[in-house]
Amino acid sequence: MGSAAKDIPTVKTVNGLARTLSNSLSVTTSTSPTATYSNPNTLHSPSNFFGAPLSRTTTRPKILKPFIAEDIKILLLENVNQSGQQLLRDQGYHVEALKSSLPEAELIEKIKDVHVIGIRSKTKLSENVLREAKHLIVVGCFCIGTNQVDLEYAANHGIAVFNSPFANSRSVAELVIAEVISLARQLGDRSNELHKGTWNKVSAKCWEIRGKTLGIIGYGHIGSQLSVLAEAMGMSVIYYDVLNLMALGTARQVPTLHALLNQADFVTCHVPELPETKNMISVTQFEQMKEGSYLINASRGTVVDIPALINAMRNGKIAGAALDVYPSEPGGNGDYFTNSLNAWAEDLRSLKNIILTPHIGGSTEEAQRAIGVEVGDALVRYVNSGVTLGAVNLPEVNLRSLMSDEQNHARVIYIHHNVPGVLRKVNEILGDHNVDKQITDNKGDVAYLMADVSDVSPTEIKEIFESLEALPSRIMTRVLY
Ligand SMILES: NC(=O)c1ccc[n+]([C@@H]2O[C@H](COP(=O)([O-])OP(=O)(O)OC[C@H]3O[C@@H](n4cnc5c(N)ncnc54)[C@H](O)[C@@H]3O)[C@@H](O)[C@H]2O)c1
Ligand SMILES: O=C(O)CC[C@@H](O)C(=O)O
Repeated sequence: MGSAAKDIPTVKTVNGLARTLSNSLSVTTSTSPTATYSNPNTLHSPSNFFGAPLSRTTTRPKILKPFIAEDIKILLLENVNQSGQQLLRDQGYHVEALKSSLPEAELIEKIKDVHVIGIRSKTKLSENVLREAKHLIVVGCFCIGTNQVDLEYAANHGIAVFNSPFANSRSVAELVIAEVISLARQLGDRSNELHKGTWNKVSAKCWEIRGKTLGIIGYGHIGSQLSVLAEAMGMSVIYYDVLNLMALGTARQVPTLHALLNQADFVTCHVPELPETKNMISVTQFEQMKEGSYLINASRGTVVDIPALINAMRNGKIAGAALDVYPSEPGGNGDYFTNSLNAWAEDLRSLKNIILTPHIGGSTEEAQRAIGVEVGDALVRYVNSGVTLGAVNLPEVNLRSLMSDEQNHARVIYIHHNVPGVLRKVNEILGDHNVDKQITDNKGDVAYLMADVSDVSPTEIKEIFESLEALPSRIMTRVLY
């Protein structure tokens, strides 16, 4: 909280955000802390945030902020890129950014206070953690994967979750191409030997990749991008996916995983972490792979049964492997990757022709910068105007912006259980007002309603908020004005 906040009272807004109001601006309508309202035109007009008053005739999108920006507390973990940090700081939010993830107990302590949390792949936002996040309205996953968040619990508690669905796909695809060549030429081993002073010029079992078959499991953003790159390098591409997907170039979809495994020289996994993909490559699948073939996994650590991989490499069935992801990963840089984390870590490290990387598939300047901007923007849009476009666990809902000349308008957001009769009740509450526009959509059991109401006074805003809050279907109510 900024220093100015020290001398002025803190009250609760209609959105449950702790907020400071200067005595001169607040208009107290009752002694209840939840009943302190002020003229939104005076307090929240853009001129209050940016100094220069806007002309009444300007019709720019109105900035909806029923809170003082610095009262929005944001915790960013795992070294979120500066692009994202800056975007959020530029809004005036209070941003704390840490370089690594936090152990669960520390995370629980920190998450209690924040309205927004930004994470990458390491931070587990389980029900246990989210239960303590009493003020949290939104999670930003500054990555592709969202398996680290209990999406259902979040949705059922009105917490939106955003990610960046493809900003690092190219980076992963390029890493995999590098690994295909490195494994085919045993580059890791030759490099390690020479680092230790040993000259070992070998051509046995070293291959060109031209003419070899790449088998891609999961032909989504990364798999399909990789397909194009691999063909450009002279490889034949086959892929297996649960969906029937259009082949790029001359790639060919095969009907079963088995068909892919027994034709591919290189097998690479690009599926999400799901119950169905857990240990998708295990003892049986290694048996189905070609003699002397290679395995790459840059998806999620649970997809490959690592003890089975160790056996398959020891008995020579698999000639090499590259792993970027593991069932348990260290919390931050400098931490150790040992048996205390994964019981087989030392066995894995002792294998020949295995490339082990610390989950860097998406770790390029380009990808991280783009992710920072994309997820940062989504968070600002959600906090300031309730737009859920791109949310992975709530219906995607958008309304065109309120304009700056619509000063007495408010945006009502009502996240609720998707049960019969809710809209009738909501419209009874909104019915006495002029609802300019309204939209509602649901995703499973959770529905998201947005309505823009015109000519409402601060007292009426309060009444609308309290009436919606009292409905049994309520998950979360926000009123932006
Ligand atoms: N190593 C890294 O740094 C890194 C970076 C980005 C993404 N990832 C991981 O890679 C995964 C894939 O990323 P993406 O962007 O290509 O995802 P995507 O959603 O675009 O594609 C995944 C594909 O897998 C398919 N699929 C799902 N279940 C399947 C199954 N059981 N069998 C076969 N196919 C199945 C889907 O139909 C889809 O086409 C992500 O979920 C993420 O976990 C890792
Ligand atoms: O940057 C990360 O931690 C995760 C990268 C990748 O696994 C993703 O899901 O995008």
